Amino acid sequence: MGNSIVTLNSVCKGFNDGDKHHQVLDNTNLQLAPAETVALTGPSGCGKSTLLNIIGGFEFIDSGNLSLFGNNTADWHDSQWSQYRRSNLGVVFQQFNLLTPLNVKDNIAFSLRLSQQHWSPWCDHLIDLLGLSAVKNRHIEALSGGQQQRVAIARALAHKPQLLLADEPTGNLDENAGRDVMTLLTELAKESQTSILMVTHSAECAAFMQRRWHLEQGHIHE
Ligand SMILES: Nc1ncnc2c1ncn2[C@@H]1O[C@H](COP(=O)(O)OP(=O)(O)OP(=O)(O)O)[C@@H](O)[C@H]1O
Repeated sequence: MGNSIVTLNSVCKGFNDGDKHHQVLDNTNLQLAPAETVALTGPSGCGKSTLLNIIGGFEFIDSGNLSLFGNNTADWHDSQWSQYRRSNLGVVFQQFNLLTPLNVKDNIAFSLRLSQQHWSPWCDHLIDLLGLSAVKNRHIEALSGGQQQRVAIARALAHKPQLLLADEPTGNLDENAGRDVMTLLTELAKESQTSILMVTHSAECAAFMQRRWHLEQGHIHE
C-alpha cells in the first residue's frame, strides 16, 4: 500500500433501479499516490462520478475497504469526513455550487474560511493565472459558464488540497479554452503537489494526466 493517499480494496457498490440491480464497482482495487495525476475514463453510466463521490465521502461503499491518507474510513463519523473534506480535498464537479450572490473573491474566501485558512499570495496567484483578475469583484451570476468553471477550479485549489477530484472540469469550455485550463490545472497542481483524479471523455484532456484508468463493468484497467 506504501504511502498511497487513496486505496480501494475489493470495493463493491451498486444501485437498485426498480427490479434491476446495477453493479457499478465490483471488487474494485486502486491506489493513488501523492502528487500523482490520473484520468478516469469509461463509457457513460459505468460509474465514474460514483467513484469520485465515494472518494469524496459523498456516497458510501456497500463492501470492501476504502482508505484515505492511510486511514481506514470504515468507522469514520461525520466529523472525520468533514475534517477530511475541509483539509485534504478540493472538488470541481459538474454543478459548480458557487455562491451566486457573492463575487469571485468572496467565493474563494468563503471556501478558505471553511478550511480555516486565510487569503494568501497563492490565492492571488490562482486568480491571476486562471485569467480572473479582471472579474474578481464581479458577481458569479454575471460570469460566463467558462469563467464560472475557472472560479470553481480556483476555489478548489485555494487551500492547497492534497487531492483534487474533478468531473469533466473543462466540459463547459471550447477546445482552446479547455486546453488552456488543463495546462493551468496541471501546473498549479504540480506547484502545490496536489494529486488529481479527473473524469473526462476527452482523450486530449486525459493526455495531461500521468496515468489513465478505464472503468468498465466494475473493474479498472490501466
Ligand atoms: N443515487 C443513485 N441512485 C440510483 N442509481 C444511481 C445513483 N447514482 C448513480 N446511479 C446509477 O449508477 C450508474 C453509474 O452512474 P454514474 O453517474 O456514476 O456514471 P458515469 O460513468 O459518471 O456516467 P456519465 O459519464 O454519463 O456521467 C448509472 O447507471 C446511474 O444511473
